Amino acid sequence: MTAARHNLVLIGMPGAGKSTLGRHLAERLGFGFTDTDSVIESAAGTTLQAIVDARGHRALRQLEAEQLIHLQRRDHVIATGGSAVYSADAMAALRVDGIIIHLHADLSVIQARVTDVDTRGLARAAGQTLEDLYAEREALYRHYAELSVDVGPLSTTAGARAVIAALCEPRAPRLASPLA
Ligand SMILES: Nc1ncnc2c1ncn2[C@@H]1O[C@H](COP(=O)(O)OP(=O)(O)O)[C@@H](O)[C@H]1O
Ligand SMILES: O=C(O)C1=C[C@@H](OP(=O)(O)O)[C@@H](O)[C@H](O)C1
Ligand SMILES: [Mg+2]
Repeated sequence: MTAARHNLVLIGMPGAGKSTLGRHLAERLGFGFTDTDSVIESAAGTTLQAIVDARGHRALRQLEAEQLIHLQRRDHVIATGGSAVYSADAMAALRVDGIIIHLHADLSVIQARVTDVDTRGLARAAGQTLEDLYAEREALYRHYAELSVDVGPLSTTAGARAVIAALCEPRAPRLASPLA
């Protein structure tokens, strides 16, 4: 049997709500909160967009993977960036003490929310649209997800509640801390 884990790791498309819902979920559970985009920016001393502009999207993905592999947290909600799933090593490291939860939202929801595609620091090849990224990544999110929650139609509060409900399902992976 898999040991109970201490972190909740959110994956999903940009705009799914990993950062917003994640912060809310952490407050509800009395957990710490880590947004790995901030970890990368602190380590690099610059913004994600500046990294992409100066060194390209593959360099950002590489920096992201290095930070995720070495991330040490306990009793945290960890909001990853949408590109975290390009690194199998990073996903394996996050899973050692974290339950991987996919926040799903339909493409139309993502498109409505993500209006800053050119400045957000997306790790995308030149010309790739949100639709292209969605098509490329959905299978990766599904591959790594231990739980997938459709939060697209939900408010942040309702989305956090839906994640907790999914964790309470009998077949869900076990979290070390009580969810009450
Ligand atoms: N449940 C929600 N309902 C409406 N807007 C949301 C919701 N969750 C996030 N947003 C908005 O969508 C945008 C992207 O959210 P964010 O949390 O940064 O997503 P991610 O970290 O997954 O990229 C933000 O402007 C945020 O305010
Ligand atoms: O999907 C992406 O390519 C990225 C999404 C961003 O995070 P959010 O998913 O929090 O927007 C950030 O990690 C980085 O700019 C790359
Ligand atoms: Mg985010």
